[in-house]
Amino acid sequence: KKLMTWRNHIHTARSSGFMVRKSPVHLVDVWWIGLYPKLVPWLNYLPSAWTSGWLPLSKIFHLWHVGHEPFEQLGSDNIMLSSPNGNMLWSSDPETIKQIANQAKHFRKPVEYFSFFDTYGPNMQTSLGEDWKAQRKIVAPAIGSHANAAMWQSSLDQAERLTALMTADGPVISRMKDHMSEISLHCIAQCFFNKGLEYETIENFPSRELPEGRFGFVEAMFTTIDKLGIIDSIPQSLRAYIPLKSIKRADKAYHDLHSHMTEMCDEALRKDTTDRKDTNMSIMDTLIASTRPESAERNGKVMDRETLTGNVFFFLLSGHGTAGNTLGFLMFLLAIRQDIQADLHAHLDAELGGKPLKTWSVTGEFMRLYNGYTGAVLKEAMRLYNVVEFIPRRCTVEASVTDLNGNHFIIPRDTLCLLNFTAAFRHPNIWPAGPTANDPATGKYHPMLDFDPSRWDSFVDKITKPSEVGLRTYFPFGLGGRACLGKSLGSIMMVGVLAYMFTHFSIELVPSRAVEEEAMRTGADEKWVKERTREQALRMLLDEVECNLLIELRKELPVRLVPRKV
Ligand code: HEM
Repeated sequence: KKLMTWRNHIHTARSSGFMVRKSPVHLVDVWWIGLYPKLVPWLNYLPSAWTSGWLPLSKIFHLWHVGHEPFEQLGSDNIMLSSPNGNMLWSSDPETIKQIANQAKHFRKPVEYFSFFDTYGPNMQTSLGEDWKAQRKIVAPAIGSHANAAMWQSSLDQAERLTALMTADGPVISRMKDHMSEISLHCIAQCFFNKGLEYETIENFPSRELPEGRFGFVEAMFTTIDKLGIIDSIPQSLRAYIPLKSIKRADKAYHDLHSHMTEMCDEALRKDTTDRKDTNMSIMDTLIASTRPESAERNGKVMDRETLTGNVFFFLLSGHGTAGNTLGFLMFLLAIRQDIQADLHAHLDAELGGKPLKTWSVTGEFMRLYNGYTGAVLKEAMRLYNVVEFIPRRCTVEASVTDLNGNHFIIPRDTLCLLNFTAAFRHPNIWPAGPTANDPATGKYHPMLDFDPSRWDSFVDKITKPSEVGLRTYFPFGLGGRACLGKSLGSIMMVGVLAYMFTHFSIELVPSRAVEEEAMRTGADEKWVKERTREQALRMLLDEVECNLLIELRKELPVRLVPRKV
């Protein structure tokens, strides 16, 4: 029966006009997601003709590593994988991606795959139709342009605070990535709740024992995210009875995060926001206002308490995860690429040199930085290390699309469309690799060596002309009706942190103990130590990039923050 169904799927896939490859697995086959890391070494023994059509795109936690390669190898930017459990269209063609994301009527977000985000209540990420529209109508104005100034201020305040704490015991920072996730969480909390949090990663983090009292807010959030799989798959009523440390930890983090968020919401609820001017309201004040009966007149709906908590959780999670991971990559990219860091310093000095921090404004300094070299550094990092590998859409009725070359296709109903950002942003015809993009040691393309913010120079005067292919094919914040709501806030936050940190500090790689010991043993000089350290960092920015919903560099890569003469 399965084979018959598969045959039908193949037949349907072939009617689309896309290149079709048979795949024994479907991307959402749970057994496959769980087992493929163990199965792949065995599958690699099979003749490549049996696996090359489907395997590279079926390893969903390794898509960043292969980038555009699978499409190049198959000779098409759109590939239909036909499996016994349904058809999947993988697209790295920016035009196809855009048309799919923009036709909301024909392609819906398969929110059922994101049910783990519902853990604290329904939210925008997991809602559809009228429900989603009503939430977006309430939330979008709350994080509108009036929140930009608050986010700008938060990012500068937080960068000042964090760098002071980070360098208090000396210049070497061993967990830069964690610090970047935490600073992003603090910025969002300050901007949303008007509330300053305590920095926790500075202390002994993550703690090994379960605390007597509550987890701190940050540890509760990080642990909940880390254990979201356990929280989602084991019912709350059972978790308390399973005597496993990791489950107890997950359960405690879940409850503690809930109590932290409830406290913050309650605090905001207690405040009377009715007589305050809109401009003075925090994002949370506006959201809380939507839970009052009067909101029905304005928004057509009153948001219930569970949906409010669900959205608060999703905002905190999605906002700090994406921006934190991006900032983490940026710190390491700049530590390795001293040439680009020097250009960034020069740009920041020219824009901000001598201006007191409290005069930097979102409409002045932020805009100039974003449209200049600092923005180019950010955009280039988000092109090569785009934290969201792909977004899915389900085709609800047969729909037609035209690719970048003008070819027409029909997407059959029920096809799962997988819009591969990672491949589209490294499409060699649109984003040609620079002359030094290949790793001399392996001869292979290395995204870090291709990191070249100056490629954005050619777009600088065309920012308002979105017809440029380069700009039309770059959408790290998603596109269409469900595009990212935090695009401005996230960009402001990241530029603010970069601006503060790199006007005040330089960042350098720190040799590992192993390298230093080898140098001592062999009598190698400082130049050798530097080169060896750079090589190791280069390896890590390829081999150690992990995907856990978003891509990130989890392994420690120690760096040093050296104060600059401001
Ligand atoms: C580097 C930063 C960020 C990146 C790369 C990013 C990326 C994305 C992408 C690609 C989507 C679309 C998902 C889809 O279509 O299925 C999305 C949606 C969303 N993002 Fe972001 N995001 C970032 C920062 C933020 C921040 C800071 C916030 C909030 C403070 C945020 C809130 C949201 C929300 C609420 C949605 C869902 C919108 C909806 O479904 O209507 N994001 N983001």
